Amino acid sequence: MAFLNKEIRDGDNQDLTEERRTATFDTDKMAEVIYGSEKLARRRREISHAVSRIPELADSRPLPFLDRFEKVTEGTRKLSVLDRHLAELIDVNDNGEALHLYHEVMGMEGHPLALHEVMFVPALIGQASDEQYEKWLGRAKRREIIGCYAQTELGHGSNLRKLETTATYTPSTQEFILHTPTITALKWWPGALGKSSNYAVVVADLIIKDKSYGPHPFIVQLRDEKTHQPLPGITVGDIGPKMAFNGGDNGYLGFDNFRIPRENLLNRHSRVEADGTYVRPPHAKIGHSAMIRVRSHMATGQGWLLGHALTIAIRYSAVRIQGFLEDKSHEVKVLDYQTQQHRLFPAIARAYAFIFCGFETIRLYDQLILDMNSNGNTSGMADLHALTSGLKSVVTHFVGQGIEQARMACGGHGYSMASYISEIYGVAIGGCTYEGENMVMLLQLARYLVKSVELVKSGKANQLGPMVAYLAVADHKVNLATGPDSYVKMFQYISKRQSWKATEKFLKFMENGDSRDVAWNKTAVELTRASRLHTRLYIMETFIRRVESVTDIPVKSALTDLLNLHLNYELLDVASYALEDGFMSSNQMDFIKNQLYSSLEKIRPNAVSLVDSFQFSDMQLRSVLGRRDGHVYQNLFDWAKSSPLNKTDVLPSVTQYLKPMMEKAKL
Ligand SMILES: CC/C=C\C/C=C\C/C=C\C/C=C\CCC(=O)SCCNC(=O)CCNC(=O)[C@H](O)C(C)(C)COP(=O)(O)OP(=O)(O)OC[C@H]1O[C@@H](n2cnc3c(N)ncnc32)[C@H](O)[C@@H]1OP(=O)(O)O
Ligand SMILES: Cc1cc2nc3c(=O)[nH]c(=O)nc-3n(C[C@H](O)[C@H](O)[C@H](O)COP(=O)(O)OP(=O)(O)OC[C@H]3O[C@@H](n4cnc5c(N)ncnc54)[C@H](O)[C@@H]3O)c2cc1C
Repeated sequence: MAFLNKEIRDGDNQDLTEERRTATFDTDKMAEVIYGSEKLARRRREISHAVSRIPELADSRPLPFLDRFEKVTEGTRKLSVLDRHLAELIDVNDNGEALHLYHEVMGMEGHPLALHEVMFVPALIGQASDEQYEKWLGRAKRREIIGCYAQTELGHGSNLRKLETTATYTPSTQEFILHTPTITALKWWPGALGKSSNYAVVVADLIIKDKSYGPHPFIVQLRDEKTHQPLPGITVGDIGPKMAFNGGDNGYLGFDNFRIPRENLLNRHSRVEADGTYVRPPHAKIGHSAMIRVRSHMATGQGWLLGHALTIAIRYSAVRIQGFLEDKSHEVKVLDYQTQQHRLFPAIARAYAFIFCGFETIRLYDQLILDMNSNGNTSGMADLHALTSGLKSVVTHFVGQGIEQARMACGGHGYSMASYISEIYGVAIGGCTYEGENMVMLLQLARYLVKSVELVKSGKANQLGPMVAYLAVADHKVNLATGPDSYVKMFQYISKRQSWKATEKFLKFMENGDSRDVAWNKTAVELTRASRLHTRLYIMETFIRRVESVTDIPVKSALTDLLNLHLNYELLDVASYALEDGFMSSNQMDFIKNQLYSSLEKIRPNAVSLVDSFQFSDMQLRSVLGRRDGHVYQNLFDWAKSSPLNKTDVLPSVTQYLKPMMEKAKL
């Protein structure tokens, strides 16, 4: 008989095997849905297998035992090995294959090319003119040069309008002079800036004839291409260890009146003529497109990170035996406890939801770039900016929460670096900060929501985009028993009510004499609540759309269970908004809870297979606790024995300090 869970192998832990046998769907088929195509799901498996046959691509030692210097060296070593094998391992023109290969081999702790691929090349694609493509893009794609994205400064990150680095145009030499006027103007944080990159896209305040034109992107050479020494006028270095990403060299950068030619302003959309005439872009924020790109990709990337932590926690929970249920002669798997299921299963649903939703925003971003580059059409920018601002904030926040719950669900062993969950957590929550601090970005979405409510109030509801059309829809009582659409309607009611209440509150402050900014600040918490609700509604709707589109019946049925869990969990979480004005009854509340508990039971037999379907290899997971074979205790013991501290029985520190203390005490 063909097994539905393709992870079953001889010699694996029996408890885990037992779980895999209960799968009601084919995990390869589920992987096709998760990764969007049969081809990519299959290629991922093939690539992982091919990588496992090249010993030099393996981590030379478990990463938690390496210090920072060793991590940076290890990442760079693997990159160079990968470079030799790239063409034999993947179709280099296929982004999905490349992304998987890098996740597999390089892991998540950072490496010299991380920002080159994620932001430097995309910034060139989005911002450089055809002539600049000719000069830089090919070199960047071939990796003759390595670049990063240098925008944030020591004193300013969120408020781009106050960046202090200046790029002053000098018509006599047709050059920009880049300058760092104060210590707070130092670029600070850019990934791969400190030691690896020899070029950067630098965002600086464009100044022409003493007038500031705001932040603009410039391509800047930082280091000599032969010696890799910083060029005269450039100060550059590493900012030190961080919560995570310690294989990466986030850096600082200062300019001392450093000159670059006029052609180095990325000028697809705006430019400076030889005489200093400024030609405006078609949209004021078009220079931010590299940021919108990363934000568009974040929901999927973060969903995978949550998937990593859950794979570890669910597998472990199926192996960990502790305590009793009915039969007092046998301890049970901790996965059988309702509290454990409630801790983990809604997070599985969210991981799936975020991945599906992310695929939609990636498509929207690709379409936007196509429109902008082919005919200068920027009409989709405002919508995508609002959507991705909310999405990156909501998703990173919930992913952080979900990973932390996964850690706690593993008890003491979750706290060990052997689980690797703390590393995943550190990486994931970086996303709450980078690409726009979460509160700041929620407030960006709130601007859009407030403007939309104002449109409805002024009788222009017909101008609302499809994503906010619900803000104008009349309220009707909802019968939740009729299926997903009724949950959407209830959520729409809640989200709409909050957007309206926050807007009314904001307008009231202004009517009472507050300036717009002060009124905004006095309403900010309510506004961020509106943004979160709107975003969660969008995630819910994309999840429903995706499940509806699945054709494989067993896969669709398992996904429907996950979706039902998601709908009930989400609604329960925000029910107080609808209970307070009686729109939701306490009977409906009880209905939601009962549905939720029965979803947990339905999902239980598929739990291991739902996470196996992510098809993360052991190499990619880098977790001793979450390995596919489930031999948790033997694996943990072997790992602990390999700790450098265990190389000798008596440590020099004991001989030097501890023993003399003990000897002295004896006297
Ligand atoms: C493929 C990758 C996948 C995953 C990643 C995996 C691993 C990653 C590993 C490492 C990290 C990677 C990258 C991190 C890199 C960085 O962090 S780069 C630095 C990022 N910095 C920020 O995000 C700064 C945040 N701040 C801002 O974006 C802006 O300052 C702001 C949007 C908060 C405000 O901008 P302002 O210019 O001041 O505008 P405003 O006055 O508030 O608003 C004026 C109107 O403009 C609209 N608007 C603003 N931005 C945009 C935009 N991008 N697009 C469209 N419209 C925009 C705004 O909505 C206002 O419109 P109104 O109609 O309301 O007036
Ligand atoms: C792992 C990592 C990688 C990064 N990589 C890069 C990179 O490659 N390139 C790059 O240029 N940068 C990078 N950054 C920097 C990052 O983009 C910024 O740190 C981020 O945009 C937040 O800005 P900030 O540090 O100025 O935070 P701040 O804005 O100083 O945030 C501090 C607090 O102030 C609040 N706050 C700020 N403004 C407002 C407001 N208007 N209203 C309400 N509250 C507000 C915030 O909500 C937050 O609570 C990276 C950062 C990290 C952590």
